[in-house]
Amino acid sequence: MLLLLSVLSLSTALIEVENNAVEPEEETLAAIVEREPAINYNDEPFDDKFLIFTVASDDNDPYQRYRRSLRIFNMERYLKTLGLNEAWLGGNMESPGGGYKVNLLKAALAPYKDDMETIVMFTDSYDVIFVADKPEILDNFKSFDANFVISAESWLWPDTSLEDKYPVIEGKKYLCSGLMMGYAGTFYNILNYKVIDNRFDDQLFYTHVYLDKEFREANKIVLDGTSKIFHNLHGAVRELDYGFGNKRIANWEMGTMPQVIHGNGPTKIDLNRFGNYYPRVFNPSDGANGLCMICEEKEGRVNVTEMETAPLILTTLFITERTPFLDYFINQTFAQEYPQERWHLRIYNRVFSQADLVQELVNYHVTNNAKQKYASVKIYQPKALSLKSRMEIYDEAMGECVTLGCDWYFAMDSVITLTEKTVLTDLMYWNKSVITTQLTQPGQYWSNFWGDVNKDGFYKRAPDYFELVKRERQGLWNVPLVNNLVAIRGDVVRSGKLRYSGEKYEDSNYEVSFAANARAANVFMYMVNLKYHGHLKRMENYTDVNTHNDLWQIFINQVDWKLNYIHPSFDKYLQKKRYQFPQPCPDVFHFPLLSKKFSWHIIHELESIPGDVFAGSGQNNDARLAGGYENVPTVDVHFTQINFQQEWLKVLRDYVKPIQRLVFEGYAFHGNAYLSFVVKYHEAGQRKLVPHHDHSTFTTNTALNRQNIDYEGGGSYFIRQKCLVRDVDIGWTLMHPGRLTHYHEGKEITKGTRYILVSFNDP
Ligand SMILES: O=C(O)CCC(=O)C(=O)O
Ligand SMILES: [Fe+2]
Repeated sequence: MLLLLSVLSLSTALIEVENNAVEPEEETLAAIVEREPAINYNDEPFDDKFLIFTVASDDNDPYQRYRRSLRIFNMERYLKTLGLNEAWLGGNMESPGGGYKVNLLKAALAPYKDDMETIVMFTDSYDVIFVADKPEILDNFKSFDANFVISAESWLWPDTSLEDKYPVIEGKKYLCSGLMMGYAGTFYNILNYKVIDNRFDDQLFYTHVYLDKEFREANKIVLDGTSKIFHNLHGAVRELDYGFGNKRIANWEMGTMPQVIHGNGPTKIDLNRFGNYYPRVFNPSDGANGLCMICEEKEGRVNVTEMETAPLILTTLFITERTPFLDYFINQTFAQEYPQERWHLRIYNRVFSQADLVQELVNYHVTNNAKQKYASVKIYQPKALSLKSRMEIYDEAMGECVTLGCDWYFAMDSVITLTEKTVLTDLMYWNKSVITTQLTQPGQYWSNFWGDVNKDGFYKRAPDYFELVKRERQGLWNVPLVNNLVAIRGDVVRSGKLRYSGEKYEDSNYEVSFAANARAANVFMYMVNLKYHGHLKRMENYTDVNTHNDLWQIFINQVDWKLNYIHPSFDKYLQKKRYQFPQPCPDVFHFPLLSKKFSWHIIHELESIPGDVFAGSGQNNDARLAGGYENVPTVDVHFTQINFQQEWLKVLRDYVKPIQRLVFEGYAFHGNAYLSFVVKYHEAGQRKLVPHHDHSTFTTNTALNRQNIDYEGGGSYFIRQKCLVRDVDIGWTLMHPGRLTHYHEGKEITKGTRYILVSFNDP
C-alpha cells in the first residue's frame, strides 16, 4: 500500500513537470559554465570610470598570477598596486594587521572622494584570482542595487563576540575584507569611518563599519552572501565545482558564478589548485587529454639554446642512501646536453660503501677526461659530511649557487633516473622560481610531487592527483611540494627566501621542510608533466651481499634493470619477423639479449668471489644437481650457486620468451630452467666441450666476452648442420633446439678465457 502511494505521488509530480515545461526554459548553470565567453576583450574600450586597487609589497609569484588573471580579461590596465617594493608597515602578515592597507587606500582614493560614478574594486592579490570579465562583474554589482558590496564568508573573524550583531542575509553573513567594490565616494566615506593604525586589523575595521546599522544603511553597504561576485574559499571550497571540467567556475550550492576567488585562511593550496585551471590555464574537457592553455603562452619563457651565453648553472647530486644503479644516475647527469664551460657540478655522497664508485665515475668523466671543460666539479665524500645533517648539506649546496653566482640551481637526488638528455634546459624554459619534471615510480602512483598537504605539511591526496600522476592531464601545475629533482632560478636562491632547514621538521623530512618554507615565502613550486624525462627508483630492499647488487634488482627496479642490462637493440628485434632474424646456422637464431654491462658485471661478480668458484666443476658427478650427475660437464657456475636463479628465470620469461615465440612459432616457453650457468673455458683448464645434446627444449647461449680479444679459437659447432658459429658479439645470444636436432660441441680455445652464459630452457 505504501509503495502504491509513493508511485502515485511520483506520477502526479511528473505531470506537474510536464505542465511546467511549456514555460520558456531558463538556461541552467550547467549549461552556462560550458559557454565560451563571447567578448573579445582586446576590443573593449578603456573605461575611465573603473579602477582596481590592490596592496602588494613584493612582486612575487602569487602577485604575478593575480596580474595574469586580470590580463586574461584585459583588466590589467585598471590595476593600481599600492605599496609595491615598499616596506610593509602593517606588521606581520600572518597575524592580524593590515590597517596599513586601509591607510594606503585612503590616500589613493582621496582624489575620488565625491565621485559617485567611478566604480572601485579592492582585492588582495597574493591569494586572489579573477575568473571572469569586467562586464559580468559590473552587471552583478548593479544587480545588488547597493553602493558598496563586500565579500562574505561563513567564518566569523577576528572578533567572535560580534556574532549577534550581524544581520541575517541570504547565504553567508560574515564579512571578509579581502574583496570589495563600490562607488569611489562611498569607498572613501568608509575608509574615513574612523582613524586606523597601520597595525590594527583591517577586517575588524570594516566589520565595525558594516555593523554600524545607521552608517551601513546610509551608505548602502551590503555583503555578497551568495558569491554573486566574490567567493571566499575558507570553509567553502567544495561549493565550487571540483571536476575543473567547465569553462567557468560555478558555486553549485548557491547557483551563482563568482568572478573573483579568494584563497583566504587555510585555503591557499586550494586556490593554487583552482589557479591551475582558471582563468584559461587548463581545460580538462578540451580534447581527449584536456588542453594546457598556459603552456602555449610564450611571454617570459626562456629558450636557453637561443641565448648568446648560456646561463651559468650548478647541478648538485645528492647520494644520501645506498642507491641502485648509481652509475646510471651519475652518467646520465654528466650526459645532459649543456655547455660544459657554463656548468658547475657538486656531488654530496653520504654513503661509505659507494664512495669508491662515485670517485671512479668522476675520474672517468672529469679527472681522466682530457676533453672535459666543466666550470668546476667537486665531490664531498662521507668523511667530510658525516657530522652534517641532510638539511645542512642541502642548504650548503644551495649556498654554493650564491657563491658561484649561478643563474640556475638544480638539486638532484640519486633516487631519480633520467632517461632524457634535455632535462636541464627543458626545465629552465618555463622560467619558474622552482620547478620539477614529473617523475614517478614505474607502475605506481608514488611520485616526486604532492597535490595537497595536510595541516602538518604532510601528504594529502588532492582531488586531481591521479589525473596528474597518470598524465591524463599534462601541463604546468602549481603544487605544494616538489622533490628529488628541483630546479631553482638563481635570483630566487639569492633572495634567501628558500631553505631546507627549519625547526618544524625532522632532518629526514628535509623536503617537507623545504616545501613548507617555500609556501610560507610565497614561492610557487611547479611540476611540469608534458614530457617523460625519467622516473623514480625504489631504494628499499637493495641488497649489499654481492659485488654487483644491481643484477639482483630485476624485480624491484625493472625499468632500470632493463635500461642497464638488456641490450640496447633488444626492442628493435622484438619488432622483427621470424625470417628477419639472423640464422648463422639452420634453426640457430641470433639476437641481442644482454648489455655489455651485464656481461661484464656477471663475469666480475663470479670472479670476485673469494677463492675460485669455478673450481671443482667440470666433473660428471655434480652435487649441485638434483640427480647428482651431469652428462656433459662444463667448468661453470650455476645461477643457483649465487642465488640468481629466480632473477634469471625472469629474464627468460620477460625477454627470451617473446623472441622464442617469434622464431619457434607455435611453441610457447613454459618458463622453466633448472640449469642456467656461466661456462668458463680457459687455456689452462677446460678448453672445449665434447659433442652432445642439451637437456632442454631450446637452449640460449650468450657470449659474455670477445673472440680474438679475450680469447682465440672457441665457438659452437653444430655437427649435423656442419656449421660453426664464432665471433659472437657480447650480449648476443644463440637460440637453438636442445635435445633432438642440434647435436653440437664447444670448439677448443687456443688462448685466453672464454665466458658464455648457457641456459637449458624447458628441460
Ligand atoms: O661452447 C659453446 O658455445 C657450447 C656450449 C654448450 O653447448 C653447452 O654448454 O651445453
Ligand atoms: Fe650444449
